[in-house]
Amino acid sequence: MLDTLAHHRRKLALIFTLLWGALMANLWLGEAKPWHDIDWLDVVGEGGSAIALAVWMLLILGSRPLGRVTDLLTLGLGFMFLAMWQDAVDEFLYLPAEAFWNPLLESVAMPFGIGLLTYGLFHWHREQLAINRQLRGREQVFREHRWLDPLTHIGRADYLKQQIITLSEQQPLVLMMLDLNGFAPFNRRFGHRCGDRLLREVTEVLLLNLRHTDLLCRYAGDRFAILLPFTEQLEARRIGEELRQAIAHFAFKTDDGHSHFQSLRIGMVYCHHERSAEQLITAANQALQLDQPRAKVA
Ligand SMILES: Nc1nc2c(ncn2[C@@H]2O[C@H](COP(=O)(O)OP(=O)(O)OP(=O)(O)O)[C@@H](O)[C@H]2O)c(=O)[nH]1
Repeated sequence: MLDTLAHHRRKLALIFTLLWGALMANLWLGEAKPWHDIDWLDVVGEGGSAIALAVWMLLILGSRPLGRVTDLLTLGLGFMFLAMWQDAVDEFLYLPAEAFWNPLLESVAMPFGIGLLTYGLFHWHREQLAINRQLRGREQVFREHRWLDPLTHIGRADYLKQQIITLSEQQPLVLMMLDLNGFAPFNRRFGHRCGDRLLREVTEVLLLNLRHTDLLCRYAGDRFAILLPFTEQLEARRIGEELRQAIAHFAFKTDDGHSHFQSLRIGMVYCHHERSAEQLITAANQALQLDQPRAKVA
């Protein structure tokens, strides 16, 4: 989180400079209120809201990439925070008429911040729609983060097992296993980090070539599994062949800038009710071993 916050230091610097400036000016010109004149309910309400706004701002900065939406959300929350903070501070001080920033921060910064935040949320909504479209193949996984493979951000093997049962009504249901050829030597030659990048990029290529209803999971290492609901044998073979071609034509760029081409082995099984998820996965893995070089349907 600290790394991510470092990327936003300019926005944070602006907000904290304004905050610091207002605080110093308050202390310089203001006169401390006697203890009994302080409205503690206001202090708790306004101070608590200011702290909550600052925490929201840091959470957004710590979790979002650089860009216009992040800028709008942060600055919106930042100005709202400043207004709320000033509200809380002036509970402790009598401020003279010359303290022009007091009404300015209280009455202008809040609506200005709300305006920026609203505009930012509108663009966030549009950005989210675009991301949803892009990630349709992973949609179900995104509702179940604990099943997510941290490297490729698709479902893991345990999620696959669960989904075989969940989707079992969507007959005919096909389970397809895919394995990259020569991944161990690739790792040895180009390094594990480059291997990780290859796995991530292969995931993207596979997702781009699947239908919205298909579910891609990372079964293990360089092995992927796909659940294809409402899919007949011919259709499954066609999709398998398209995936094989897509991976064969994907020019992965190694760290030294050279193109490296991959190939896949594919195995498929029909998910019949009478077989358990484990049995189906075993059968798909066996079909995969038989793939020399075309996909087999068991
Ligand atoms: N970079 C990287 N490598 C991984 C990861 N998980 C497993 N591996 C490696 O993947 C390799 C899988 O080995 P194999 O199953 O023999 O793969 P292969 O060389 O393609 O052999 P075949 O599958 O028989 O074609 C091993 O070297 C593992 O160390 C990972 O998350 N990242």
